[in-house]
Amino acid sequence: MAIILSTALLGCIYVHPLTRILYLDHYYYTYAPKLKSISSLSLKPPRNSVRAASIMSYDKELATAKKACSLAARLCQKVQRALLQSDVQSKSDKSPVTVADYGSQAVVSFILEKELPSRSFSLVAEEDSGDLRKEESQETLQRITKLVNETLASDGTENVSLLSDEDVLTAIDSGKSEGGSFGQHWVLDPIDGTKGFLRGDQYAIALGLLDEGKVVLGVLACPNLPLQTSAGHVQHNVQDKVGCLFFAQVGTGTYMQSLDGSQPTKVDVSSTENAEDASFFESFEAAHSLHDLTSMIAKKLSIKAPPVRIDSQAKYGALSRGDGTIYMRFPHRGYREKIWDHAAGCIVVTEAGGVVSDAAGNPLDFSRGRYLDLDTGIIVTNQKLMPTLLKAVQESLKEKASSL
Ligand SMILES: Nc1ncnc2c1ncn2[C@@H]1O[C@H](COP(=O)(O)OS(=O)(=O)O)[C@@H](OP(=O)(O)O)[C@H]1O
Ligand SMILES: [Mg+2]
Repeated sequence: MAIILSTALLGCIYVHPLTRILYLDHYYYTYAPKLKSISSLSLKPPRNSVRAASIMSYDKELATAKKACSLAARLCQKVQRALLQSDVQSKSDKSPVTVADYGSQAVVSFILEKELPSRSFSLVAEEDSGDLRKEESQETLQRITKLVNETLASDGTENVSLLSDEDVLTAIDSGKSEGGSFGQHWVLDPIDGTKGFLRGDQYAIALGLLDEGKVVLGVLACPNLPLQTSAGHVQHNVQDKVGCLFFAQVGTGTYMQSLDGSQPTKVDVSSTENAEDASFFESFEAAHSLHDLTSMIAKKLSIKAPPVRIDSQAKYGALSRGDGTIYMRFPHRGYREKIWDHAAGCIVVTEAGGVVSDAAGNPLDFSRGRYLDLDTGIIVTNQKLMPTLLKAVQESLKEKASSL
């Protein structure tokens, strides 16, 4: 018995996180019944592998994800600064976002693969190198490679030889995975909120990790989001400073620090229980979410505050620290949500005590591949307010359908 117990516990402590989930399930269901008589141990079996995942540690993966997103944010900031300083004519040019998008994906992909060696590295990401491999893109590719090398060198801890154009293309193409319900998959949006990026507004670098179809960690780098929160989570004087890094690991809460590396602070969603006292976030772009429908729902809930419209998953970050209470997103008919637009944001909010669901009240399912395939829209709020919000959403959707 002693051998069984010590072998099982050692297995829990030392093996790879994914193996640990399987091992824990195997351990609890195989050995725990035999240990019942040892009352002092009081080991309770997890109900399912999600519970098992909640006692896993993804510390190394999280530290690497934070580093990758911070460096990618540095690359994006550099490009955005140059864009904003350029003349009006070049501001209508979309190439800066192209360069930053590919550059960000190459940096994150390269760091994850280099620092977390695994036989089955899998990355589901927004970009692929198809267009960049064309003859007319050679100059753009060289700009991207230069930026990627400068960014990796700026970290100081990186002891890497310069990447070639081909290395950069290969790193970008690592993001072609289809994801799914088995094994681990990184999920990346290298620049979420491309329109916000071009306007000089909000955007995010969003990175999540799926393990057996569940999001187990998430990092959101929001280079233009003010550090000062309306809920007062940051005590020291941050006044006009911008640049937030949110991060969450399953079962351990959500934290925020400045992108330049301040001490992390634990954050929590708003505790507002009365809908009329709530404020709500929605997409900046009317083409991305039905503003007339959210206005109808807000009216039904007697929400007095006007909508707060910001781009990208920065909305999830802002909600996780209580800047607002509700986030609603209703894309136009036919739009298919991608997993990289929600994976990191979803865990950042849920670990801060919030709930994310589709318009039918179902949790988002990240296990089906690159798309979410959900019902109608996405709603987010705290646990107390969710039933009221869901009721108002469903009534409004019915009224809207019957008026067509
Ligand atoms: N037609 C349509 N409908 C709904 N959503 C769409 C649509 N087109 C794009 N997208 C996705 O929206 C992502 C931008 O996030 P948001 O919609 O939250 O922000 S905002 O509209 O920029 O304010 C945006 O992310 P990025 O492409 O990474 O910028 C898209 O994935
Ligand atoms: Mg996106």
